[in-house]
Amino acid sequence: MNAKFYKYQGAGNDFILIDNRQNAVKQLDDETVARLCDRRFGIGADGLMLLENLEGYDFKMVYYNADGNEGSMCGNGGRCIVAFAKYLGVINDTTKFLATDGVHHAKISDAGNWVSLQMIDVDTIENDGSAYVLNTGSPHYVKQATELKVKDVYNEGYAIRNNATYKAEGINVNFVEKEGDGYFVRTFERGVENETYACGTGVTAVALAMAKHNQQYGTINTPIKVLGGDLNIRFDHDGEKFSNIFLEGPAELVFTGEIAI
Ligand SMILES: N[C@H](CCC[C@H](N)C(=O)O)C(=O)O
Repeated sequence: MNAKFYKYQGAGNDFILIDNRQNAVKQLDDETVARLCDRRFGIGADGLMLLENLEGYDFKMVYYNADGNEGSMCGNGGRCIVAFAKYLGVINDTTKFLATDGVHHAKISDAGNWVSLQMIDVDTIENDGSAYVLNTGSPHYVKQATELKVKDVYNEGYAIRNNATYKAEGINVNFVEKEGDGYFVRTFERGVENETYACGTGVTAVALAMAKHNQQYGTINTPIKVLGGDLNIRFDHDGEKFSNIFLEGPAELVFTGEIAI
């Protein structure tokens, strides 16, 4: 069949979106998703999402990583699908939708290109040596770094993602360095198996881990620079639990087209 697709990007994390409210796409196998996401043989993207109808919610987000595996939560993907839902007229400026990690609320600007997405609460941050490990909808490893601009993120990220601890399930590897009043972050993403330009659940994990590291409590606002732009994370930290976590940033429609799937 032929399907109309919409290509979105949020801070350079890019996605193929398909309106599946009529259930025209029944089952997507790994190979099809991987072919569509391939940057030479397909459209090119870090992931693919279906927007589907679901009773009690504005829509359901179904997310696949670029390698075709149905992934865990994707923060930038979540922001992009909210922009897509507004574009389709499914929502106005606020929404409640379901993703694999649970219910998400979001707000979108009138122009439809700035999205504030509530992320799941987090109450556990573990240590792996000097690194932090936590789940913000997807599993993340957060490690402080120096000279991050010139770091070999691919090889160092690959080695951590494929070590004995993480190889089976995989993990997203984030390197963070202090910059201005926030941080600079680079991420090696599981499922893309490469560095991406931004990772929403990743910068969220970094913001929480750094608040724990620096023993910051109360309402915290953390600006984070990534290769593809700027994101912002707001949350409350009471010393044990992180709640009211919002990931904020741009989400834009890049182009549309039709492709055989
Ligand atoms: N790019 C994503 C993360 C996708 C999750 C995926 N890489 C995995 O954990 O399998 C984000 O913005 O949060």
